[in-house]
Amino acid sequence: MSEPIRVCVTGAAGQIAYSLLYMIANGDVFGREQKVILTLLDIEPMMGVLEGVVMELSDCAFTLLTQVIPTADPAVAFKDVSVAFLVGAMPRRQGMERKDLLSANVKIFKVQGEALNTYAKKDVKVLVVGNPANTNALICSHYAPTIPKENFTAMTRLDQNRARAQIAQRVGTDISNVQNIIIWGNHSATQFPDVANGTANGKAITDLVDTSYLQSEFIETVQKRGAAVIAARKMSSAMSAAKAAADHVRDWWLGTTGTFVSMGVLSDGSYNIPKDIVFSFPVEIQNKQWKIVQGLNIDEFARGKLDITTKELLEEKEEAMAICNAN
Ligand SMILES: NC(=O)c1ccc[n+]([C@@H]2O[C@H](COP(=O)([O-])OP(=O)(O)OC[C@H]3O[C@@H](n4cnc5c(N)ncnc54)[C@H](O)[C@@H]3O)[C@@H](O)[C@H]2O)c1
Ligand SMILES: O=C(O)C[C@H](O)C(=O)O
Repeated sequence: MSEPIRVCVTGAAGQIAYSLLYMIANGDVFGREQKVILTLLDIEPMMGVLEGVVMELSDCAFTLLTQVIPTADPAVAFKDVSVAFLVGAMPRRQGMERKDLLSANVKIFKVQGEALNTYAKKDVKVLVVGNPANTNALICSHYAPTIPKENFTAMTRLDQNRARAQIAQRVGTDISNVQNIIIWGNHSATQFPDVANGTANGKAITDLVDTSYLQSEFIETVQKRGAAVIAARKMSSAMSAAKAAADHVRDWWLGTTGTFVSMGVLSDGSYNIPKDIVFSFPVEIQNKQWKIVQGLNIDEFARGKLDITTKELLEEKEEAMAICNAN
């Protein structure tokens, strides 16, 4: 059993955190041999609710959970953390796009970037879940100049999981038999869920499923799944978002084995995506370092989709920087 690591979850009194904290404390993210100290950040008015979450964590009697520190102070929450799940942000309501949250949420990520820069370990791994996740991750990293840019990522794993589940149902196979579907771009309705390199039961998905479905209904279902959940639940996805956050950080911490996963990462210009936007790419991970999978074929259909989501991310970046510079 190794020394405990400090792990911060923001928005810890909210609905995603309620599922996510269980998975972290249960060993589903860092493995069954890794003890954790959880620092739980939320805003001052939520401290009473957070106290209830702390009671429940205690009552779960997790053997890997060494200590729980609830706080409304980022300096306490981020002190010496190895991993930060940045969940705390306003969720969208029915009829909104995620980018409509920019003005409300981006300032949170500016402040938290500055706090991570001052208090966290320099090799801290940051996952931004709060929407609009890609642009919030970009802003967070911008305000944390002493932490390497590659340590800031945005969550598109929920989109990958959704895409995988849709294809498994369509083909009539188990999820575990579906691999290498890629989410390109923004965690938004412009994202491109791409099956060109994907397999189901070891065969190309493009040979098993008709192109007209793959190029229209499939893409739209994944792009609009978050809105469909909101329409049905009257609240945004939480259990599936927590599972995706756990999957994302588990793979970052423990590595991938021969398959791709999708993560929003700072573009290095791969696939002609402009540098300096946080864009979801297929990555492989070893020794806690992700690498963008290179050399995949991008046909004309795919290039058109990549251009649309790139344009949206460039617009979001401009708006976010304007908001931050005005404050
Ligand atoms: N990337 C994804 O795939 C994905 C998936 C689902 C939800 N989300 C986003 O995650 C975010 C959280 O969703 P939720 O359902 O848990 O919302 P929620 O409203 O249930 O919880 C959010 C929590 O964050 C807290 N909070 C607000 N400002 C904070 C701050 N400055 N510091 C710390 N905590 C703060 C709130 O008090 C609240 O407890 C939303 O922005 C939502 O849109 C992203
Ligand atoms: O759709 C939302 O607003 C929440 C989340 O981003 C999702 O994809 O479910």
